Amino acid sequence: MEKSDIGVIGLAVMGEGLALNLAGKGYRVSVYNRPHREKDVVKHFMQVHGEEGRFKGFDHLAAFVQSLTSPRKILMMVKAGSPVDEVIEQLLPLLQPGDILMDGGNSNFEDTERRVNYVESQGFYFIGAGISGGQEGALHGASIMPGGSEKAWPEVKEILQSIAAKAEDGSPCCEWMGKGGAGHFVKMVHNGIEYADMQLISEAYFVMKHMMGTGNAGIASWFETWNTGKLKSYLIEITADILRHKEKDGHFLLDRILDVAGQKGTGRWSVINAMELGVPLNLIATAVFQRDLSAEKELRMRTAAKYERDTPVFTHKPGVMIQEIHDALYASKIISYAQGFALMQQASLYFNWQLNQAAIARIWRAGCIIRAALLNPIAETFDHTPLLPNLLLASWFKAQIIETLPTWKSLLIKTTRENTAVPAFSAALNYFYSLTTAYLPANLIQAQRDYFGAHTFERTDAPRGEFFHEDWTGEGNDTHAGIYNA
Ligand SMILES: NC(=O)C1=CN([C@@H]2O[C@H](COP(=O)(O)OP(=O)(O)OC[C@H]3O[C@@H](n4cnc5c(N)ncnc54)[C@H](OP(=O)(O)O)[C@@H]3O)[C@@H](O)[C@H]2O)C=CC1
Ligand SMILES: O=C(CO)[C@H](O)[C@H](O)COP(=O)(O)O
Repeated sequence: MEKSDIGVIGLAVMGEGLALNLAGKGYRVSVYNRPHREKDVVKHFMQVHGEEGRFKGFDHLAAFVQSLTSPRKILMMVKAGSPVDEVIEQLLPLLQPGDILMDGGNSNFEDTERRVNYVESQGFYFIGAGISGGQEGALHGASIMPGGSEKAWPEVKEILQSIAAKAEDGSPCCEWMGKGGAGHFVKMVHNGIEYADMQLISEAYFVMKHMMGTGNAGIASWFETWNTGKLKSYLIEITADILRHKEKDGHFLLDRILDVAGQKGTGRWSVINAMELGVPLNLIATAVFQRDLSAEKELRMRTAAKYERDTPVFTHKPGVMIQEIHDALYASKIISYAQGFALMQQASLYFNWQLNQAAIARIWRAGCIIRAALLNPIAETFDHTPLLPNLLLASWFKAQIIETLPTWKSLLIKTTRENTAVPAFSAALNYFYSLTTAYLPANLIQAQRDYFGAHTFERTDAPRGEFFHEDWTGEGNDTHAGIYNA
């Protein structure tokens, strides 16, 4: 029997799309899904798609593994978390030395680090490949961020790059990220930026709706216009579509969707890891917290009733206000990317991954959810200065921020005056002001820490690294707490 080039496990949205994409590129593909009493997923896949490529369907794992050419290449597209470990355990006894397991789900990079070590210790290879692009990307070309067992990369490079999206210059949106959990860390940060982008776009929509009284179709037109300029991106494009979408009875679906945002963890992990690594990620954190806050629907209803505010008067005309919203969105988007790339820079140093920031920006230019025109100047910036600690240090980004600052500020003045919550626009502006402030009020924090806990401080008139303690009340002594930062 002719063997398959690759096997795909898990035939939900992503696995199905990727299997079809692989077959469309001419690969022979074996597919497997765990058997069910209630539905035969594999049989259904073969009935619907069996003729679309050279597929073999299995609901028996050993037969699936035996159907693959050596070294076996198996792409797991199962629910992130314990299912990945379960599938690995089921596969290990069936493998031969040198076989390659790939996890294309949204796994936590720490799990991937552990799985790489474990699977390698058993004589096999493990690749944790973050994949972005949703259903459409899986089917027509995704952005793929592989990392883990580097020795296996040459074996799978051609296959993964063939199913990746192609950027405008024709290059595949799939490059090797680094060892261990590097690929899944990069995907996690991608999703963190995705959360921020989505929150920022939602705030733009909210301001137009509540301060200008613009209807869905009108807002859609603005987004459509913006999608031809600096803000060009997939998320802006689909937002225009979403805003126009009507149900059969002629009502806009968006107006009937409950304002409670879900989340599957990657945004939260970005913030947790930023905190662990000491990287300020306040805009992305705000986007995560806003999803949490949205989920407190009952509480919001109760407090809204308690703190009633004036109804908006819709006095703002599009001219000035639209430019302000556009600029706030654009400048905040720059901050979002600045924070995401700063996090990856720090993680790369800490985990010794040697992440290539320019390559990351390039593979995010197509296929993924955060694909945007802005990724071109980001790639160019990191090509020029690979270890730049923050995008805001680059002249091109400085010019963008300086140009938009007056209108960005002006929007925040208006939203504050008119009781409209735009926490992400505001977090971005405060990050910008803080990062560009040479002297922050942290001197007072240090004084307070030393006052109540003898935690010591550095002085402006002494070299860095020398620590002092003051007897603030005249009743203390020279004893001080340990000098360390967690
Ligand atoms: N949906 C999206 O837009 C994106 C998803 N991802 C990630 O890709 C992965 C797959 O996502 P998606 O296609 O949405 O599907 P889901 O995350 O809903 O995962 C469903 C698949 O996992 C299988 N599965 C669940 N538990 C187990 C288990 N214990 N053992 C074996 N198989 C199991 C299911 O099998 P069964 O049918 O038997 O239940 C099904 O095939 C996830 O990690 C997801 O986070 C990444 C990018 C985008
Ligand atoms: O990875 C993705 C795209 O890149 C997924 O769509 C992601 O799972 C969406 O995240 P969440 O459900 O947390 O909003």
